[in-house]
Amino acid sequence: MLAFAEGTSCTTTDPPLADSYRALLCRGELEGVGAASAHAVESLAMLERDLPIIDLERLASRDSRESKACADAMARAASEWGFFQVVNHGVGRDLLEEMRREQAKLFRLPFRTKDKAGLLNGSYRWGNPTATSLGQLSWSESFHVPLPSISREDCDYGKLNSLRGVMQVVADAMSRVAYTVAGTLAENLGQEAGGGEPVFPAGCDGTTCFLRLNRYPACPFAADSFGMVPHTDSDFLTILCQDQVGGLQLIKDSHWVAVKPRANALIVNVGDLFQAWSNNSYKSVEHKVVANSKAERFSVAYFMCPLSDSPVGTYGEPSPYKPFTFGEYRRSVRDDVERTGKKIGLPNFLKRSTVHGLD
Ligand SMILES: O=C(O)CCC(=O)C(=O)O
Ligand SMILES: [Fe+2]
Repeated sequence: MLAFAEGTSCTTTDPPLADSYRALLCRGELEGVGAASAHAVESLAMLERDLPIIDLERLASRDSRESKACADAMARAASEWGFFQVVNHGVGRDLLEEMRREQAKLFRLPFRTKDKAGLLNGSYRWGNPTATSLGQLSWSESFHVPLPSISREDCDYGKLNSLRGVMQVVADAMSRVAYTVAGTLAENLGQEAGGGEPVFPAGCDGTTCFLRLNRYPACPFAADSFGMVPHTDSDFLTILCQDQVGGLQLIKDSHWVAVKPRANALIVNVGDLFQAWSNNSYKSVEHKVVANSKAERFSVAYFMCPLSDSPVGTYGEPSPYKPFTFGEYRRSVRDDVERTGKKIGLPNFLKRSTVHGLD
């Protein structure tokens, strides 16, 4: 009997992932492949790696050599990895633990309440109910909340009275980290903020960013199922707080590597827009979450995004990219995904297109 037939029961709080993916998982099992079969062989032998560590306290050092060395290390990590972790970032440990407890309470609500009751501005998403192959399966649920919604009176938190306040403080604190890091990386390319308005990140303010609360339920099926499918982030910069369960992996030198969770560190990754703005100096790197068969996992992600009609621009010409706005970028991603099931992203906007058929 197929292992899939056993142990498929899920609680009323879990999204119906097993039901939704049943046909795909059964087919995969018969064919002897897991959801992420292309990556499976590699993941067996995969070691966890520590991402480069950047101590943000060094940035504020009075010794200018110290702060310059820190900024240089950050820029090197953004170029060579597209990912790094920051410590002494100013987001309190107690606050993040409180966020984790609030998140657990939120996701423990009945699935129907999360899905249908319009909680947190109706921002609930789960899995990928339209998946047509195992490679599109995401074993996770999330609330993807625009920052201004958090404090709006009409944003419904149900009976979770303390969630709003905690989310607001987390968003503010992560925002400070994002602006510090983005500003440092921008300056490192020779872009001085000068005395007037900060020139970077253009079009990003408190109203344009997002906070996403993720939960990855334990997945009793193939060990190499995706919690989140491989992707790059379509923003400027992402700040991520993960717990100690692990599962985040990224491409480094053409291989998947697993990120070793580190208590007290936040993870930073470069998004597509920053790669474009930096003329490819900084890399928006493909990453994914591998599902865990026994433990559930939580993470919180802060996405630094600009206004929809804001030109993404470049720190200096010549840029390899045609001018485009964030809105145009998002539309192209959505259209490609609808049409082909896959995001193309930045290659669509190259001045000399490398996308087949567009030359
Ligand atoms: O949960 C994680 O570790 C990664 C989440 C992520 O990549 C995303 O939300 O874009
Ligand atoms: Fe991501």
